[in-house]
Amino acid sequence: MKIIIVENAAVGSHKAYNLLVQGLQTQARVLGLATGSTPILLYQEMAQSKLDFSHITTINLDEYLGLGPNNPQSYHYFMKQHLFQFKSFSKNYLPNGLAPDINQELQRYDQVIADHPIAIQILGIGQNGHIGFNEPGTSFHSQTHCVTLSSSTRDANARFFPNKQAVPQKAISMGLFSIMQSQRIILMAWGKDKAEAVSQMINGPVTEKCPASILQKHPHTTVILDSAAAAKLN
Ligand SMILES: O=P(O)(O)OC[C@H]1O[C@](O)(CO)[C@@H](O)[C@@H]1O
Repeated sequence: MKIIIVENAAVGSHKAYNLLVQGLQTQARVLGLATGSTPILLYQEMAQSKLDFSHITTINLDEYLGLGPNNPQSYHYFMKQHLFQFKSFSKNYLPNGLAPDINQELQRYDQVIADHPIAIQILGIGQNGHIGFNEPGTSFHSQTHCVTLSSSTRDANARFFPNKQAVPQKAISMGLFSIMQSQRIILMAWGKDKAEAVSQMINGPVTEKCPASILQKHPHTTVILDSAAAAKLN
């Protein structure tokens, strides 16, 4: 893992943007995208750039079960709001939170990932060490799966909903095995609430108790932290 520590999220997001541009210049054609507050400044920079993404395919990590693209709390809506309304891509893939047959949807998404190997995967990290919606205890061998969200994740994400009760109980997430197949990973983390998870991810044992710890085994991962998120590193 390469670790980059910067003073704040704006500087860190700019570093991530530069890595992305470098990747695109070296023929990256498929981007894996994350949602949540962490990548917002990166997406802003992408949206305001002169970059042409019309030949780029994107594949998102996750979606709440039961929420469709027009629901303002869905991750599909989030992507439209922060990036897709500003930039056209060849194709944007997201899990369908309204799929009538969930098993079929999980298979469809695995096929999407198999057909479009991810060149650069953008990640945030949850306070409990989750990546995507892969909660502690998720198998390192997992592919796309249906997840029951932990109470702490629903607490953390309640800020985007009227209250915690409104946060869906379940989500569809790309699995840890699939994330690990990405050629290159850029994980960003901002703020003191991420410091413990970041420390476990980097210095802790590789264990399914901290899903992000599997990234210690990935050959091309860059972790970009602000000083608060890096505060518990030795
Ligand atoms: O960026 P945030 O909002 O802190 O969320 C952290 C992580 O949680 C998720 O939003 C899922 O809860 C991930 O997609 C994200 O990486």
